[in-house]
Amino acid sequence: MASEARDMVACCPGVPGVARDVVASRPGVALLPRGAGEPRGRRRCQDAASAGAAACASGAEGPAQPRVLVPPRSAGGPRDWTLDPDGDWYQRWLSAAALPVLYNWVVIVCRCGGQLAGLWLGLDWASDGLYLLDMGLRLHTGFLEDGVLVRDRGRTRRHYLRSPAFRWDAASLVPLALLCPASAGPAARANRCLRAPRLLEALERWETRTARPNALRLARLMLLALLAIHWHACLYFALSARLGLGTDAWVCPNATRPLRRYLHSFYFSTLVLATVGDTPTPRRKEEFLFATAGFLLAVLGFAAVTGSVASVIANVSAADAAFYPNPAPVLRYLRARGVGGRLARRVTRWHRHLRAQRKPPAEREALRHLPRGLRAEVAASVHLPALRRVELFRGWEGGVLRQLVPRLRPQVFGPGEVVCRRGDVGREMYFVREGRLAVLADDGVTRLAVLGEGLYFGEISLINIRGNTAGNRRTADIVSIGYSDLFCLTKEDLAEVLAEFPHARAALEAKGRRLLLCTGKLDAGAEAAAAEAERRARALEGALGGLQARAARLLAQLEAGAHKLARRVQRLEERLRDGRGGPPRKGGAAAEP
Ligand SMILES: Nc1nc2c(ncn2[C@@H]2O[C@@H]3COP(=O)(O)O[C@H]3[C@H]2O)c(=O)[nH]1
Repeated sequence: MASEARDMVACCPGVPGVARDVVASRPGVALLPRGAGEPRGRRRCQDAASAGAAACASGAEGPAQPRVLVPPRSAGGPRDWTLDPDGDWYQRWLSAAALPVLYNWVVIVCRCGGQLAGLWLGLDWASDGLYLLDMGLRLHTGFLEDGVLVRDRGRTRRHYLRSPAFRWDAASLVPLALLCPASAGPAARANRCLRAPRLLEALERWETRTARPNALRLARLMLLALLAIHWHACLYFALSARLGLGTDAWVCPNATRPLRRYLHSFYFSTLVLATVGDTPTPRRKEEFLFATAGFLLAVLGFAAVTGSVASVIANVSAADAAFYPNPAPVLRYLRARGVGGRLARRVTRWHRHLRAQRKPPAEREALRHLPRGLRAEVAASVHLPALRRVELFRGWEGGVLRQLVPRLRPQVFGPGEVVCRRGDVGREMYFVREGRLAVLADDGVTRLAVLGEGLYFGEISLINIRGNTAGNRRTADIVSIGYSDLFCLTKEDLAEVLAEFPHARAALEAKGRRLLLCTGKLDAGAEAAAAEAERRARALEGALGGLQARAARLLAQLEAGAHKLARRVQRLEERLRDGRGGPPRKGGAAAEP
């Protein structure tokens, strides 16, 4: 495996980086780490020399040597270890890295009300440690280049160090309290909030990975709203402390317990930011300014929150609509046309059945964004078990059925709906996935048969059965007894499938002939005449083939004779010219055949 992979690298001399990463992604292939600041050319030469076969080392002539030789690392040496940014471990780490960011965003503003000590200092140190660890791991996080995951440690390190993210991360860890001893309170650690993009990245990734993105979106919205209220509460408390706790009705009361003070501030801020507005009237200038700013912010925030919640709700409905059609337009149309009552109820019931039984009719629509191969795989994994139960397909290979699945269209018929009407031109056939259907005799009442799961119908009018008096028209009415879940296959798709699988055609024909015979729709005379006509046509075809071959042979002989004659005439003309204008050519007559 390793030698195979190295051969691949040797074949890609023009793309060393890519080739190297391709090899790195193969199991069992170890790579020498490329020195971070080392020039590329020199490194390549070293690689080649260590392989002991490079032309640049030996100076030997011969076939062109590959420009990049990547020897396997000696057993027991250190291995490249990088995080895959799409992998589970990266996601786990990102979740852990988001916690100190959230901690800082919550706690920093609390320092407005005075310095925190004890346990808080320990938590500060822990959060700084996690910040550092996060930077260390980002040095070892792979990245995509031309669609290929780069795992080379030197390159991942350079990639991070040169990215703007590194500058922000480094800025967020600057010890402001040490550099500027005058900074106190929240200012001493304000730069820790610069890691916010990491928290947002974690939230976004959770959203793409969860099966309930809308619930997560709502949770994120709630988190941001709570954070905003918390900040407002802390600022309100800081202002109250500055103006004097409990000095008027607007400021925070001078409660003895800190929790009580915080709860009052939080309640006050919730009233302001939720635009409830039932707060005491401000008395002082600072109070007026703070309250006005709060109300203005609340108006903006409220609009943003309402908009986001509306979009989440719209998304939930849109996600449902992607699978299930909306009955409202049909019902409105029926009402506008003055048709309602029974028909409208049937339409409503049909839509309700689809949702209740989780049978999305717009399956193709939902899958249309996927590439063809993946779409076929998804459809196969959903429908293959049902398809295997169809008697016609029993014994067919999985691969063949997989090819068939994308051609099948699921359809659901309600009770009493006519699936095939006698006398109509047949355009598709059906396979019963679930439900029961009645085959009605010519009187439209008598049931000839009841079709259930795994059976098929509607094939007689599609395949040309000799002696079928109905031709390409339906031979019977087929009515759905309850709700029937069917697979539909068009005439063209059926023709393609039957061209590839003649034994399936034989099975369909045999069953169709039997049914036609039972129902008296097979004209024996016409069948014999058709067979005779077919035999004659085949004989004529054979004779025509023979005639064509003979004609081609004669044509070839004719062409050869004409060519010979033309050459002879040309020679005679040349001899005539030579006899007039100069001495006769030596041996000219003797050479004439
Ligand atoms: N089981 C059964 N099926 C029938 C009978 N008559 C017609 N059909 C099916 O009903 C279908 C009606 O449309 P087609 O004529 O295309 O094909 C027909 C057959 O598949 C019958 O007597 N028994």
